[in-house]
Amino acid sequence: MISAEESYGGSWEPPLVQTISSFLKESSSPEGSRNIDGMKSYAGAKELQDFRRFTGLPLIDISRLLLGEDHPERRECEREIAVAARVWGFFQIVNHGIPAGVMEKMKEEQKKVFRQPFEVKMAGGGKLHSLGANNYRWGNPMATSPRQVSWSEAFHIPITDISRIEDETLRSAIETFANVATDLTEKIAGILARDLGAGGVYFRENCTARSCYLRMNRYPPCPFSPEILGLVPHTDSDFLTIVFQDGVGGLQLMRDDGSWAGVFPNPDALIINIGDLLQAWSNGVYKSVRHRVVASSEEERLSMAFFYCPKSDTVIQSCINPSVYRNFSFREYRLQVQKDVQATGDKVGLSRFLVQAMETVNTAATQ
Ligand SMILES: O=C(O)CCC(=O)C(=O)O
Ligand SMILES: [Fe+2]
Repeated sequence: MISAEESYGGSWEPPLVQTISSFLKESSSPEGSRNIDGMKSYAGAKELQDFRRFTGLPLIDISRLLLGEDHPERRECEREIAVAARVWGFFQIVNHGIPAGVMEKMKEEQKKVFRQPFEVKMAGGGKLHSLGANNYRWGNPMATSPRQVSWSEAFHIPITDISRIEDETLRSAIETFANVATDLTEKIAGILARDLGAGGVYFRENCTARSCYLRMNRYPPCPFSPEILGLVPHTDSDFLTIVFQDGVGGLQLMRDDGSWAGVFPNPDALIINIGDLLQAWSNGVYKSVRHRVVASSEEERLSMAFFYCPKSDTVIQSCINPSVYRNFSFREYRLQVQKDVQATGDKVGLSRFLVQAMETVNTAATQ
């Protein structure tokens, strides 16, 4: 863990303080008071102040998956995974088989990427320059209120592009990690598919390391925490996500009753969560759960998310009939999300693809 003095305020820092301050200044005008209102109701939320209250999220030892196919302990492990995906949409795994050295190397490289000067990161320069400027995000460029600002910066890395990265050490660290992460997610997707009576062939055919994405996240210490979030609530637009977090904590998921609960920061564990595509493919059996990050006011936090995605033209069709979602391609889903984010500031997501919603629109159109 790095102290606030060491990690905050260097030439690498995006101007988050200035962004929030300008919102606060605006709030003295009638126009701005509308913005700050959202923040007040937010600050009062009990579960935000209590963000270190952790859930009893399942912690699953997956070394049991190495046992013979019919071994009762292996069966039990597969059952635990399927139950967690149904009930929580989130779980943690230990003894996952990704060598500690691979994770360490990634952490080191991630730190170097973020410690580049802010101007270099903005211009798409430096270590990831071959990926272009669009892959770097800080705050939320579309925010119209402080509530929508994510107190973080991130690099979004399509694995298909990593061969272009010139920095040999960084490229090879990402390559190694992407390969082991793809194998792991493929294995979990197969278990979840079999639990629904389907095979894992669909995933093996449509998802490869090259169709996946990696996101490196950095959350600087936040003087406005917990009112300003590290990452605003969202679901992931993929089949499965692997999150690797350091020991700081702050990731929270939304429970059925609308309350937020924290995921215990266990650096030996990997977090697995279900994404929108798997919710659609499983006809809603597995849940893509909203999550967010509360930034620490004292410590920098680093995390990495690996998104298990199919090729763009893959059709997402439920393996259970009748399906509550219409068929759609991954490309179509992403375009719709982009459109909705631009128009409304929110991704809307799977509810756009509900058959029932379509029928309502069609009925209205013919009336
Ligand atoms: O930083 C985390 O723990 C979560 C990151 C996340 O949800 C994302 O990148 O989509
Ligand atoms: Fe996420």
